[in-house]
Amino acid sequence: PRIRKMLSSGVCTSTIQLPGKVAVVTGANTGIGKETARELAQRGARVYIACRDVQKGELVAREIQTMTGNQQVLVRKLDLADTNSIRAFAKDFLAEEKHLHILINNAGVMMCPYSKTADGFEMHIGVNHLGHFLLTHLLLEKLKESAPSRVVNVSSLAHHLGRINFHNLQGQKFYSAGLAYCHSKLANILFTQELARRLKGSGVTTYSVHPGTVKSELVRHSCFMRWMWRLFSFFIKTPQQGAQTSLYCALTEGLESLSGNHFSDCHVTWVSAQARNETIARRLWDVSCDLLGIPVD
Ligand SMILES: NC(=O)C1=CN([C@@H]2O[C@H](COP(=O)(O)OP(=O)(O)OC[C@H]3O[C@@H](n4cnc5c(N)ncnc54)[C@H](OP(=O)(O)O)[C@@H]3O)[C@@H](O)[C@H]2O)C=CC1
Ligand SMILES: CC1=C(/C=C/C(C)=C/C=C/C(C)=C/C=O)C(C)(C)CCC1
Repeated sequence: PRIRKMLSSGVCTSTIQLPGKVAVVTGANTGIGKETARELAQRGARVYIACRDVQKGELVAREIQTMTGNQQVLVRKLDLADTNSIRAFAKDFLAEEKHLHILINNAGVMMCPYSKTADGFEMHIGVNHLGHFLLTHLLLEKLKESAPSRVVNVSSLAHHLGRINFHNLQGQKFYSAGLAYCHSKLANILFTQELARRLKGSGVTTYSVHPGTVKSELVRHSCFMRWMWRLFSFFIKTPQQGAQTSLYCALTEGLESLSGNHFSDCHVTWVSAQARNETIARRLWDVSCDLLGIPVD
């Protein structure tokens, strides 16, 4: 029990309520995202469940509405493996909503076999990094207009094994499913830091998060990981526990001065040397803009 407690510590104790606030959570039809969306709805926010399978999303929205009594839980199609879908989501959202106060870039894939997104990006870097990079870019003006507002990027402890190799960003020369995931999670942290630098003074702040080791569908592509998760299930966080650090970063008052930092168990935590490299962060930003056809500023 003591080991279990240690591995599942970190609770968002903020009591803030969110009437009139608008939040978008990607990949909120299951796992950590679903629990994050549920808590935001519980506090009265209008919550957009942005997911690739609208049917799954609708079932979850009904469940959250019933549990929280908040009817303002909306489902919108967002496939992060397709930039047309990301642009369509953003276009409709911007037309529909006056504000965006909380963006949780939560969706993710782990250890999938080598495959490409609709735009030809390797799946991990394409969905986990480039998809969220484009989404954030498209929603940034709305976030600025709604300030104070926040962007939370769900990364991982796995970033420690990641490396940004600009000559093999798409796994074209060498591919390992496990490492591809780690690289994409490192990209999440570098993106957060560069975004924080660029948003200084705008009222929009951003944080990256390691949610802990959490029982979810993330391990679906790996027999070994599924087996590990089952074997050690007693030590693994529930999705509700896994959502705590995302919620902490989205809700805690007075966190603005820590914009750009990485959090685990609701505390600032250390990141790898490459994750602190400003030159790599800036270059990754420029390369990402280039790949996505966003003008580099
Ligand atoms: N679980 C863990 O131990 C850890 C998780 N994390 C991170 O937490 C985040 C949430 O993961 P978790 O809840 O555990 O995993 P789940 O697999 O349970 O949830 C992932 C979510 O991402 C969605 N998703 C995947 N691909 C796309 C896509 N192309 N477009 C839109 N949505 C997509 C999934 O949708 P669908 O249901 O349709 O597949 C699902 O809703 C991830 O970023 C992950 O890297 C980090 C460290 C540890
Ligand atoms: C060693 C060990 C564990 C650690 C697993 C870790 C460290 C998993 C990390 C997963 C990540 C980072 C996934 C996604 O990003 C368990 C299973 C808790 C059980 C006890 C033995």
